Amino acid sequence: MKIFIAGAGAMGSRFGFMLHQAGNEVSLIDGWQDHINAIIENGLEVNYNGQEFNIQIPIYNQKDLDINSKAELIIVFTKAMQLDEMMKDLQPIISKETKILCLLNGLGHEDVIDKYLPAENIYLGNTVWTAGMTGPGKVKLFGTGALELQNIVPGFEKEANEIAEALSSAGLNAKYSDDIKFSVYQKACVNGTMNGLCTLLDGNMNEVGATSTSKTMIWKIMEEFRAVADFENINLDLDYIYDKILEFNDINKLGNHYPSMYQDLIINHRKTEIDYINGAISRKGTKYGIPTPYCDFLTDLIHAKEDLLDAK
Ligand SMILES: NC(=O)C1=CN([C@@H]2O[C@H](COP(=O)(O)OP(=O)(O)OC[C@H]3O[C@@H](n4cnc5c(N)ncnc54)[C@H](OP(=O)(O)O)[C@@H]3O)[C@@H](O)[C@H]2O)C=CC1
Ligand SMILES: CC(C)(CO)C(=O)C(=O)O
Repeated sequence: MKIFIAGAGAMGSRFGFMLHQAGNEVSLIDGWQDHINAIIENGLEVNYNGQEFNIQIPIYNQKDLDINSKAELIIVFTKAMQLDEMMKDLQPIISKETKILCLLNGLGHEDVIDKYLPAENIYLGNTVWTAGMTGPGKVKLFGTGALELQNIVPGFEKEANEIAEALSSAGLNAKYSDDIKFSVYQKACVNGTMNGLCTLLDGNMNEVGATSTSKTMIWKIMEEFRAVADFENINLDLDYIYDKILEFNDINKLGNHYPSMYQDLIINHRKTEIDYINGAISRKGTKYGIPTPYCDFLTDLIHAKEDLLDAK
């Protein structure tokens, strides 16, 4: 399959690497020039579960998409605040047949993509794979993962299943979901607890999960997600989500992982996706008349930390 990965940071590089190794025709698209130069000059350097790989893979600057072909599938993996700009830049490679799979963390991305191509071409997903960058052109991938995806317009189940099969044959464990909006909310709820807390408390998932007050904080945040989701007829099962968080925090699972928000802000001094996670719950809460004090405070604290670190 001819696949473009739009947003070839940590996660985009993981998917690009695994799909390339499985024999797909994969190209990367990004806007970070040092990263693009490093991949053109040295290839994509991948530490995959401790083993070193170096692959030659085409990479294009999103501002210079002078490519004489259209994409069959574009997997978008930008940060949430970069999605709109990326969608604008992708226009030269989008045709009527192009399918877009969005795997970003956070809520409401389909509304952004919908401005640029018909809803029947859009597939929404979410993933528990992880990845980290160790420098321009260098990515570290460890652990296992999975993803779920679904067409957002009924009638495109066959196409959604085909995308899931292509991803699974690259070892990405993709499954068709009957209710992706529920899954996206559920994942946002996991991110809404661990990402902000690990970033502010400067710990990995296992360390923060082991603090004496983590359980109380996690439950307060989850309850706000549940109240807002209820209003949209999405019924989150907090016991299930809490069990998932405990499982992720296990040292043998994702316990050593520093969430993507930590990587952005603390390591790279980059702005975070807080406005699309806890911030989205605060905005929806205000709209629906539901108090969300924990999400409000967490969002404000992260923005304050962004200011202190002069995040860009
Ligand atoms: N990392 C993880 O483990 C997980 C991430 N996710 C989600 O996947 C999506 C993509 O995340 P992720 O792959 O982590 O994002 P990254 O930050 O690694 O990459 C996203 C984009 O940010 C820019 N960028 C990244 N690092 C730098 C840098 N040091 N200097 C300049 N620009 C940089 C690049 O685009 P540009 O130059 O155009 O700005 C890049 O395409 C997000 O929604 C995230 O929440 C989901 C599950 C796990
Ligand atoms: C690993 C996990 C689930 C932590 O919330 C994640 O999605 C992230 O790092 O953003």
